[in-house]
Amino acid sequence: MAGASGRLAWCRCLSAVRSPLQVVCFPALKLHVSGAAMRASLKDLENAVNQVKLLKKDPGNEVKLKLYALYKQATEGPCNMPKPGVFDLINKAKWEAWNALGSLPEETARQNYVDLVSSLSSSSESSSQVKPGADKEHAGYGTLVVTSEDGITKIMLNRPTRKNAISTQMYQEIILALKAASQDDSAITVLTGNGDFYCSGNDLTNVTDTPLGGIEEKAKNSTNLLRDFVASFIDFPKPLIAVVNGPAVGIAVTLLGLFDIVYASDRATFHTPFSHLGLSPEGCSSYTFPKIMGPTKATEMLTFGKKLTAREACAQGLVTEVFPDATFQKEVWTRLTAYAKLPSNVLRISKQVIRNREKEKLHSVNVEESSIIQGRFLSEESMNAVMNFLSKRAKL
Ligand SMILES: CCCCCC/C=C/C(=O)SCCNC(=O)CCNC(=O)[C@H](O)C(C)(C)COP(=O)(O)OP(=O)(O)OC[C@H]1O[C@@H](n2cnc3c(N)ncnc32)[C@H](O)[C@@H]1OP(=O)(O)O
Repeated sequence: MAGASGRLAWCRCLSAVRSPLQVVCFPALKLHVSGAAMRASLKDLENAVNQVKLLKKDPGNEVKLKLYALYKQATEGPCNMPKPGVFDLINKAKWEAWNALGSLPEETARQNYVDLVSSLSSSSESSSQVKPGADKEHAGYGTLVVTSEDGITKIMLNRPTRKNAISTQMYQEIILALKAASQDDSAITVLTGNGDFYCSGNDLTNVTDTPLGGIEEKAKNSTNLLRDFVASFIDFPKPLIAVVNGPAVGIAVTLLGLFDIVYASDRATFHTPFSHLGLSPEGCSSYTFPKIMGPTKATEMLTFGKKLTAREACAQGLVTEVFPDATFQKEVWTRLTAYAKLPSNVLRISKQVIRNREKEKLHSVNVEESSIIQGRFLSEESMNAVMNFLSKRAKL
């Protein structure tokens, strides 16, 4: 375990790894630019900063660095900070982006920032336009596409360029989407992924969004979010079906124990690299997995991170049925459309007869697992693993 000074050093290090997108969203603008000749006004800059927060699509690291640099130049002038050390990868990249603007005038930087945000906003709007005929798409989600049709509410994870990693926003939106689906008139609800992955689990960059209270507060907030997120699966009252279109990692795998049916493409794989990340099992898997596959197989997966193919997962009872990838979508949706025509009240009642007996136990397991993982978030093992992932990913 890290000592107090080691812990402090890590806190400082992790707080520094905010995404440039967050960095450009300073709530208080410290502007000291004036003059009548400027084209973009201070108000334009402030509006653009707010617009960045509403972007539907992550613009990527390169653009975020550019935004960061232009913002700093527009509000503070040329780079005035000492160059960060060689191992301080994120701050070094930010410094380099700002420094590269040289003596670009503040008004020009401000105009460039506004223009860049405007081009990002229009491309994100055109890519998120509702397709003709998709009138049953539920609006208001930034990380999901939620549709209801033929008695099926489909919740599709929609961050394909991140392999559908679950960001903080996505956790919150899934909770909301499940709540809405539990009350709509669909007979069944499906969770699936957009793109080649089902889901790569917890977004490992979530940790960079450190609140003022520091890493301890972050761990507490994450634990509460995790507990509420898992609870919304335990409590879901209708048949819940996972359509696993590709590889699944971490929490996307553990949650499968709470689904009523799991259909998988033969391209899907299943693994939970918890020990590699210094983390402990969640999603009630410490209870559901031993029940589903027996304690020794569960240990191979949850403790040692053994990756299963779809057929192995099916043989162990985690997956209901495997389909060839080429016909996966067609076969699964044909089957589900037929199931959804069954009387919806009885589907709900049958689910509850099968599952309700276990509900109280599952909630207590969820609370216990969440409290254990809260300690793991703060462990040196876990922080090292996340930093390792972030520094490789930053490619800086
Ligand atoms: C509220 C808190 C709850 C916490 C719960 C506890 C934890 C639960 C877990 O889910 S633990 C599991 C976490 N997930 C991982 O460890 C997976 C990490 N990712 C990978 O190993 C790989 O990216 C991959 C195997 C999923 C895919 O590999 P590959 O096909 O080679 O693609 P890329 O690696 O190039 O990925 C493309 C792009 O996506 C980014 N990305 C993928 N997964 C994640 C992720 N989980 N978090 C953040 N970002 C992710 C990846 O970095 C690439 O980004 P880049 O293009 O480099 O910017």
